[in-house]
Amino acid sequence: MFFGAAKLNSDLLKEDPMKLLGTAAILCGGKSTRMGFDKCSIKVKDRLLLDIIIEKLSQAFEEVILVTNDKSRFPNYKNVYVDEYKDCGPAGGIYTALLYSKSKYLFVIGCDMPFVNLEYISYMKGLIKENKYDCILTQKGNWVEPLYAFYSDDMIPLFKRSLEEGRYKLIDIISKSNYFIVEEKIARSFSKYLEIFSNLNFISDLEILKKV
Ligand SMILES: Nc1nc2c(ncn2[C@@H]2O[C@H](COP(=O)(O)OP(=O)(O)OP(=O)(O)O)[C@@H](O)[C@H]2O)c(=O)[nH]1
Repeated sequence: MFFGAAKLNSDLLKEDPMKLLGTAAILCGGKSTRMGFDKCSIKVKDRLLLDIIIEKLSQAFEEVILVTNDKSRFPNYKNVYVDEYKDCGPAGGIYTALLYSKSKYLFVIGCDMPFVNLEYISYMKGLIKENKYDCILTQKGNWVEPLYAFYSDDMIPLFKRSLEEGRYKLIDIISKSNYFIVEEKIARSFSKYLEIFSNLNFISDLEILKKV
C-alpha cells in the first residue's frame, strides 16, 4: 500500500505543473433565475466581477477557461467552451471543463463566487501533489462545497455516465468517486467566516461585493 502510494506520488510530480494543476474553470452557464439578470454581468465598481475572478485565478493557474451554455455571451473572452450536455447544471459545466482542460486536475469555481483565496487554493494543490484523489472539496457545516474544488480527469467517464442517465446532482456524482473532504476548521484558518465560499444568488447578496 505504502509503496504503491509513494510510486504514484512521484509519477504525479514528474509531470510539469501545467499538466498537473494548471487549469481553472469558471462556470458561467447558469440561468441566474434568482438574481433576475445574468450573473456574469455583475460589476464591482467599474469592473466585471468575472474579469476580477479571471485576473485573480490567473495568478495561480496558467489557463483559465469559461464554460457556458451560450458562447455568444462571451465575445471578448478566449478559452470559452460550450456545455456538451445542456441544462444539466454545474455538473454539466464541470464535465465539459474536464474535457477541454489541459491539466489533469481542474479547479472549478462559479462565476458568482467573488472571493478567490490563493492561499487556500495553494493548500488544496498541496493535497493533490501528496495524494491521489479524484476530487477535493471542503466541508461546510453538514454539507460540502462542490464548487471551489478540484476534480481529476479520471472522473470524466463517471460524469459522462451520470449525465447520460439524467443524474445531474453533483454531490451524487462526487459520492461515487475517490473524494477527499477538507475539514471545515482547516478552511476557516484561511477564511475565518468561510466567506471564500460565498456566492451571489439574490439581489440582496450583492451587498457582500463591498468586501471585494
Ligand atoms: N456551464 C454551466 N454552468 C452552470 C450551469 N448551471 C449552473 N451553472 C453555474 O454554476 C454556478 C452555480 O449555479 P447556481 O447558483 O446553482 O445556478 P444559477 O443558474 O446560476 O442560478 P439560479 O437559476 O438562480 O439557480 C454558477 O456559476 C452558474 O453559472 C450549467 O448548466 N452549465
